[in-house]
Amino acid sequence: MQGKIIKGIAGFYYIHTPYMGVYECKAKGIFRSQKIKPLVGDNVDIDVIDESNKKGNIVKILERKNQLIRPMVSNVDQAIIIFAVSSPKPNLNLLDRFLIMMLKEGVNTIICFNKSDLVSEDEFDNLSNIYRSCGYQVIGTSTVLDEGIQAVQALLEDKTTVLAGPSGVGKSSLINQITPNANMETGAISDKIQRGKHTTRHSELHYINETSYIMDTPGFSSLYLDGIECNELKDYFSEFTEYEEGCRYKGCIHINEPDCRVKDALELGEISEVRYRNYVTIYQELKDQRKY
Ligand SMILES: Nc1nc2c(ncn2[C@@H]2O[C@H](COP(=O)(O)OP(=O)(O)OP(=O)(O)O)[C@@H](O)[C@H]2O)c(=O)[nH]1
Ligand SMILES: [Zn+2]
Repeated sequence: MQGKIIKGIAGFYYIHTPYMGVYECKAKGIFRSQKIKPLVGDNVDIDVIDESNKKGNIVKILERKNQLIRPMVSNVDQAIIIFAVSSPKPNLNLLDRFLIMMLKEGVNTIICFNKSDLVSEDEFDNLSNIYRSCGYQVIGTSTVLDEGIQAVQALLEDKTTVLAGPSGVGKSSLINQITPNANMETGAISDKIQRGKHTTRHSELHYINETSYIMDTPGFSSLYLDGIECNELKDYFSEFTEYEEGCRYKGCIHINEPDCRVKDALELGEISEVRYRNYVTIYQELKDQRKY
């Protein structure tokens, strides 16, 4: 039988199998035969040993499509990053860092701006257009007005999705609305309780129907980027691409070079100022990191 690892605790793995429920499995011999440790998100073949008690063995880990480190999970189809349009004011530097990190991992990110009820339509569009114009899908939601919830639900269908965002943006409220029937009793709520203590956090996937899974992640307030060379950072800002061919210098960093088409585009308002500023800040940071 085939299923997906949704949780692993103390040598036991919990495998969700569409329409057959969850099996508690051991992974004896897997490391020896495949030289890898099972990971939440892995699709696996299991042998059912005891159907009435829902126990089995993992016999094979199927090939991984990808593997994230934060959070620890494999086979992620997409990430949804949630920010509030206001209260708290969106930290676009943090948003850009998240987008860069996911681009590096090859995971498509959709931006969800929640609390849309707190700003005018114009304000919402101004914010969204910064990201829409660089090719990102942006959805607006309001858990208060019950808006955009179905759009998010539609995105989750048949996928494994990581949900992330800073604290206070309404991520828990949103999860409760998009997944009223999910197996979330150990999810967002107990995460909240655990956050105060120094408990080990186990990443866990929640199945919201037979073929759709979400992973909630703890609210974060900073994101340290590593493994990216400062000179490569520009490649993570896709809106630069169409201009950089025209820059005088090949490999132009678009900061201090003369005859830089990216800076021209910035002057003309064709490239977002906020994004560009975040680019420069993060560039400096990556450059300084290199010195140590
Ligand atoms: N105006 C408005 N307030 C919202 C909305 N969604 C959530 N809130 C409020 O925002 C606050 C934070 O909501 P939570 O759902 O706890 O946010 P969270 O992102 O899970 O926060 P953490 O638990 O700190 O990670 C609460 O007071 C909610 O009532 C919304 O769409 N509009
Ligand atoms: Zn340039």
